Amino acid sequence: MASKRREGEHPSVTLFRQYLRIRTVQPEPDYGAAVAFLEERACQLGLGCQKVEVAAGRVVTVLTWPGTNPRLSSLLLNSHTDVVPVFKEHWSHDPFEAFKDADGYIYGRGAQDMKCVGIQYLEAVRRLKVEGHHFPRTIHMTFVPDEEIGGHQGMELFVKRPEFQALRAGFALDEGLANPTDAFTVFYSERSPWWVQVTSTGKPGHGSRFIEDTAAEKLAFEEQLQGWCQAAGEGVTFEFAQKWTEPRMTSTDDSDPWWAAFSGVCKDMNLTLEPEIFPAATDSRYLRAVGVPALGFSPMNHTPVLLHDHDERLHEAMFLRGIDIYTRLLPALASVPTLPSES
Ligand code: MET
Ligand SMILES: [Zn+2]
Ligand SMILES: [Zn+2]
Repeated sequence: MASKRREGEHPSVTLFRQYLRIRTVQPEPDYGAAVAFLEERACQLGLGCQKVEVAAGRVVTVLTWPGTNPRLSSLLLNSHTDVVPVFKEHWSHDPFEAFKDADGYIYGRGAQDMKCVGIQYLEAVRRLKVEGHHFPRTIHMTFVPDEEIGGHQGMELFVKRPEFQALRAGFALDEGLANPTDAFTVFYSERSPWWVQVTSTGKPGHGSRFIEDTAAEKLAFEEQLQGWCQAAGEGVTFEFAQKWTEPRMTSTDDSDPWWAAFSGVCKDMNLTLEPEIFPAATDSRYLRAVGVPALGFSPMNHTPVLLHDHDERLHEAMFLRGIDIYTRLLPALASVPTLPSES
């Protein structure tokens, strides 16, 4: 992956680094700057641009490339614009400078989670448009706020809006994780987050994480918490900061047309896929809960998992390879033939 380019930087990498410099960092993300950046991209690419303010200062930006057959459901490419906080003293470079070292590694908060993916979608669409392609299905790119704090003022509200219904999403791609091996991980479901805040008056309390996925186990766990709090005595309570109870699975069966399109491209490109359940939670859960099958996929192999970590970084060659992958995935997904439910 040595990439000391004499000929200068690839414009897609330059755009990625610009996006990394926008400080959409929790708890006070500069969403205004991100939305302005995306509006400019829509303008440059000749895409429709819709802004849906789902809560005060919380805008979902939707960039749209219309398909040739409006009767078909659309392909939704989702990414969140916010990033998690940093401990600057633990970084080798300023996390919002998008520093690129001599080997081609780009350092920045959001380099893996998930500003890379947002730009990869845009650049794949740009390439396909420039080449003069048209596909039957509409492609919508949604850029959502607040995923990192649970999506309550982001995707959770957006999926309930008429503007979301109007997108008529038939299938979605969202974030996944890097994979240090030769394989690419694809996520077809998630763990259900239950964040519990235990408050104990009189003694210091402590929160615990128990993340199991079966309804029976979750019920047993809630009873256990109640039991512990009661046993601890007067004035000990707990409340859920997150409590997800609607686990859904996206089909990874070869008979499913979306999976067949997705996995078929990976096969053609000789990419090994490892289907897994996401170890944390993403906005995919909201999409799946309203009936939109979603796969979590961030095209990074041979890359250590550095989301939320110090020195989060991505090699520019891997970033560019991701654009190649989406440039193959989008035509296949946006050309999935009419489904029985659509005829
Ligand atoms: C339950 S909200 C999840 C926020 C974030 N994606 C995380 O997994 O930490
Ligand atoms: Zn993320
Ligand atoms: Zn994250």
